[in-house]
Amino acid sequence: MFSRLVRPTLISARSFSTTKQNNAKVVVAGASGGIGQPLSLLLKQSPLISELSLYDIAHTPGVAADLSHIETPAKVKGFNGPEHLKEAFSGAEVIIIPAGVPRKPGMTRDDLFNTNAAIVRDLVQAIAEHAPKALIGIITNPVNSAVPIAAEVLKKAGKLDPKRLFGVSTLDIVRANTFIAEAKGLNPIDVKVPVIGGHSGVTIIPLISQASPAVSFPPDQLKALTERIQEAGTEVVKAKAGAGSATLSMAYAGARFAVSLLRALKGEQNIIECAYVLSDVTEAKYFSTPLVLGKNGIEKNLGLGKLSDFEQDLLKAAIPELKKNIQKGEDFVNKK
Ligand SMILES: NC(=O)C1=CN([C@@H]2O[C@H](COP(=O)(O)OP(=O)(O)OC[C@H]3O[C@@H](n4cnc5c(N)ncnc54)[C@H](O)[C@@H]3O)[C@@H](O)[C@H]2O)C=CC1
Ligand SMILES: O=C([O-])CC(=O)C(=O)O
Repeated sequence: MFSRLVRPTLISARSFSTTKQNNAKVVVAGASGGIGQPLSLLLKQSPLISELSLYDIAHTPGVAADLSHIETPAKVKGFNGPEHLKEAFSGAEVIIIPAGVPRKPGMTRDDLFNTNAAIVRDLVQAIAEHAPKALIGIITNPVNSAVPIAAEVLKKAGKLDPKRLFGVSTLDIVRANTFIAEAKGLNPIDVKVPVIGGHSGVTIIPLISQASPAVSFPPDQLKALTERIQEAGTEVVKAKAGAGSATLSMAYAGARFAVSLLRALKGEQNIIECAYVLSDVTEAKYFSTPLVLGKNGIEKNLGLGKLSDFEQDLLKAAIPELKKNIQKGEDFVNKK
């Protein structure tokens, strides 16, 4: 089952026992941004976190001071600038990275590569040095290339553990659940739609044939829903009209993913999330599928499951684009 954020973080923060559960250090890298701030707010509510380390190159003292007044156990510390990376990252169990520039209307996620590739490279280099055992969740776009960049940096440092590196594609699942629930008049909390592949356009592959509860649509509606899920990021970029991309829904999705990692770390069973990881499930070296999470990150890759003919065609369209994005990320680190 896909885990939901609501119970562990939003409701129970003050009623949970604080003696055993709250012992994880979690870092948000890019904590002052449009995603970073609400993500940190949601994480501050989790009883699974004892220390919330907020790293950014700007405004972290203010964000940390503000969040530190919230009446939950997580101790908030703010770190501003690369000279504080060691202290910010050391001892972290989970590091979530939403650092980097967002899209404006007319841009693709790949257009962010030139700015964001170096940001991801440098942050992951610091993780390799100061927190090599951390579970890493990369939100920064283009995710399809950013995760290969991270893997190559970790590999060069001799610290790559493929079970601990994740591209956060949770927002695609959150959207699919919402849109399918709307279309069928269901409570979105009860809907679970796996979304596989990557995180941009045609590489986003919703598996509506595997939705729970089972749903079916006439072909034209299925196509329209699939395309809406694939283009949902652009829908938000257009609506924000130059003021950035999804931040609040991404913060929700990022917190859901981070809390799932933490629950699995604490030994909870059957925690399943889709994420973009090193994978041998398809021809693409990185691919998102449902993963069973455990104490060491990925415990088991659940693979593709049975795809409909329509979904097989989506997969065929995704692979060449994914391969190109992956190569671009690897080349950035290796061909200087
Ligand atoms: N994976 C996904 O589903 C999604 C990914 N994104 C991506 O998340 C990223 C962040 O988006 P927003 O929060 O809206 O952007 P933003 O511009 O509001 O915030 C980015 C933050 O990163 C910080 N930053 C820049 N360089 C840094 C560095 N070297 N170290 C630490 N922090 C650094 C900035 O100071 C800023 O506070 C973008 O690349 C965006 O495309 C956005 C939505 C969904
Ligand atoms: O569309 C964007 O640029 C941000 C993003 O990844 C999303 O909202 O899915």
